[in-house]
Amino acid sequence: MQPDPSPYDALLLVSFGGPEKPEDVVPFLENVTRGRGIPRERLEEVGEHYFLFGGRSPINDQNREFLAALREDLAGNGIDIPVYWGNRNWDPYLKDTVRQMAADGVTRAACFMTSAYASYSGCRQYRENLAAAVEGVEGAPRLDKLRHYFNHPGFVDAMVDATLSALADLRDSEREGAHLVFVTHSIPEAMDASSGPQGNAYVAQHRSLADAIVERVRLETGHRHAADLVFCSRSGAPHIPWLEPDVNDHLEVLSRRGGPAVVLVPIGFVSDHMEVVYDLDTEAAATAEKLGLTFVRAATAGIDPRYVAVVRDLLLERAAVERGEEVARAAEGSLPACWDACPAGCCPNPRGDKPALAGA
Ligand SMILES: CC1=C(CCC(=O)O)c2cc3nc(cc4[nH]c(cc5[nH]c(cc1n2)c(C)c5CCC(=O)O)c(CCC(=O)O)c4C)C(CCC(=O)O)=C3C
Ligand SMILES: [Fe+2]
Repeated sequence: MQPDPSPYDALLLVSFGGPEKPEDVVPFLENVTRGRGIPRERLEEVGEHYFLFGGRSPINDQNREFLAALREDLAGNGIDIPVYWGNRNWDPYLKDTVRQMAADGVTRAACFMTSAYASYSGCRQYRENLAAAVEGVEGAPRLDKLRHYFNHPGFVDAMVDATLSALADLRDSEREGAHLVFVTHSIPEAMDASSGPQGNAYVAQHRSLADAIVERVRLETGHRHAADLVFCSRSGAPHIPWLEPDVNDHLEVLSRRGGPAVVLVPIGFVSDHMEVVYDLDTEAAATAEKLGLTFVRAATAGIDPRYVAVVRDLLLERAAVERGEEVARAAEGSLPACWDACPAGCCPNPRGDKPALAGA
């Protein structure tokens, strides 16, 4: 039997977007930070990270590769629906994509976000972007958001194997004592406190994945590695508390405690974003070098076929739900599979309510 994506007649990949040439960098940063009170010095500093890489973020090319892999996965599994792509902050903008979908006659699309966790920045802000994208577009399709997938077995499998490969790159003498340092994007403490239906979902979801990876690595290697959850890419005004410890500070602490080898596992990033190539591979790697710590960075999920297949699984799962069928929802670790539609107060906008799609 062919898998049935109905009532969906399209899939929409929703992402952050990034600059592709030096002239794009400043307008891109203006798009990202409009009305957000990011200090000028921070913006100049982040602009420099982009210029260091030729003014080109890796994120759009990664999304192009992901799209190609996704189309192949769907076609190879007998699912014949178009896949679109739209971004929050750069071309192709969501609004243009939604116009194209309307012109193509799409009526209802499932949206997959390249953000695996709950938080205002990673969830509701994208839902607001969807609302703004359909606003005033005649014949715009109905858009549903697929659930968070930090604990989907396909994503977990990809991150477990990335961790095992990184451990395998260490010298035998360093491997058993290696620390697994799980890292994600810092957000304001208040944003974590209000994330998810009960609050603190951002950190809880990362901890659940980190614990699941530690356990799966133990089953594979017979060794339970020490592990921590740390943060990178802090922004905002200095007096506002953001999640800590910062990855660089944490490396200092590990070095003072005896300097184990470190495997940095970037669970907060689904591909090698600028935060990964600059904040981790450049800055944190330099910190480790200065401290004399052996440092290996595990791969991101990228286009791991098991991660790509998560999209298909979530599409078919949600399609069945919308048709009123019973479904089994795959999830691994201490937290259950996430909700489909976010409840009203979930991940609120710190600057006040705005229209958002795909809520309950
Ligand atoms: C939770 C989270 C994710 C993960 C979820 C998701 O993937 O969406 C994420 C992803 C990303 N963040 C990115 C880039 C930036 N984020 C910034 C600023 C901020 N991020 C925040 C949070 C997050 N960000 C927050 C609370 C701010 C403060 C301003 C605000 O409240 O909005 C700034 C401004 C400069 C600065 O302040 O650092 C930039 C340039 C890129 C593109 C990278 C590339 O080009 O490869 C990606 C994928
Ligand atoms: Fe960000």
